Amino acid sequence: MELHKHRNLLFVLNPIAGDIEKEDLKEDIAAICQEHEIKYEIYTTTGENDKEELKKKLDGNTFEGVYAVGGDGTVSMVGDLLIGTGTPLGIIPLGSGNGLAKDLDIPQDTEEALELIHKHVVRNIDTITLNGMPSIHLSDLGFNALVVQRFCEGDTRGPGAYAWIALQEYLSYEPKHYRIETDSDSFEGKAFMVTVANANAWGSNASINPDGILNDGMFEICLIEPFPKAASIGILYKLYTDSIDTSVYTRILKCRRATIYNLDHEVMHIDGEPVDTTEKIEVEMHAKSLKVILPKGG
Ligand SMILES: Nc1ncnc2c1ncn2[C@@H]1O[C@H](COP(=O)(O)OP(=O)(O)OP(=O)(O)O)[C@@H](O)[C@H]1O
Repeated sequence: MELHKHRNLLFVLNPIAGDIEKEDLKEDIAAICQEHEIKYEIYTTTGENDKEELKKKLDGNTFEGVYAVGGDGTVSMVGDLLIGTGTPLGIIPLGSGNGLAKDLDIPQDTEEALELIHKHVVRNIDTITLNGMPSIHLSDLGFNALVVQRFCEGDTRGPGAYAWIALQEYLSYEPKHYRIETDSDSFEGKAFMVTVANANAWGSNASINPDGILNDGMFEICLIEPFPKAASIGILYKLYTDSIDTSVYTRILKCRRATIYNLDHEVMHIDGEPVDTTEKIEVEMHAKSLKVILPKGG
């Protein structure tokens, strides 16, 4: 744990996240930084080439912290750029899900989250890679990945749209065939979905990996095996009560390294962003590779 004051910060602000006006927020950031004598810059995302532009900005500066001010997409983009750099990631959550922020116990209230700027601790968390692509939170193959893909293709945002797509897809979804080899276990068979989990819960608060710890040097592959339609309410209940690991339809493989053979070429997403389907996915742990800014006492 590190306790020190940051003197030079970058805020990466997504103007469309959470569908709220951001001018007041910019003023709040300015006021807090002035009060605490912190130099700062705000980069407003455009939705085009932001990652490349930010990479250039980070290469040419010495920011002591970078805050993602937006939803999960913004957090994931900024977080990926900071892995292995020693520069900590801060989050001011403004999206509809805010999955990683919730798993890190970052306040969901904007005013409280803004206090992190001058009152925080810095801790290291693990990250993982899937075929070299970074993941800080949760990545899936199978049912949820299909829902994420449909959601990203559509033009309606928010949790209601997501739930509606999930219901439609659920009615016709067929489990897919996977082979998984980890450093200590293996699995072969059909699964409704396969989650590669560094953290615990999606932004919807459904917890797929209740016992996952973000800095234990391990990740979990959480499988939901095929289940009869009559069991679906029970599975949903367990997902929303932090007890999915007690379901007879789940299996959790805890590991440091794994190879997933995606034999039916099922779709996949990494931290909410759909990625190209591949048949072989190498998953690797990168222990304590990302610094994060957290509330004191968190
Ligand atoms: N100025 C902009 N105009 C249009 N789209 C943008 C702009 N800036 C960023 N984006 C897009 O916003 C998306 C990321 O949004 P983000 O996840 O941060 O917020 P959200 O969708 O409201 O939150 P959540 O994912 O929690 O629902 C990316 O697809 C990115 O390309």
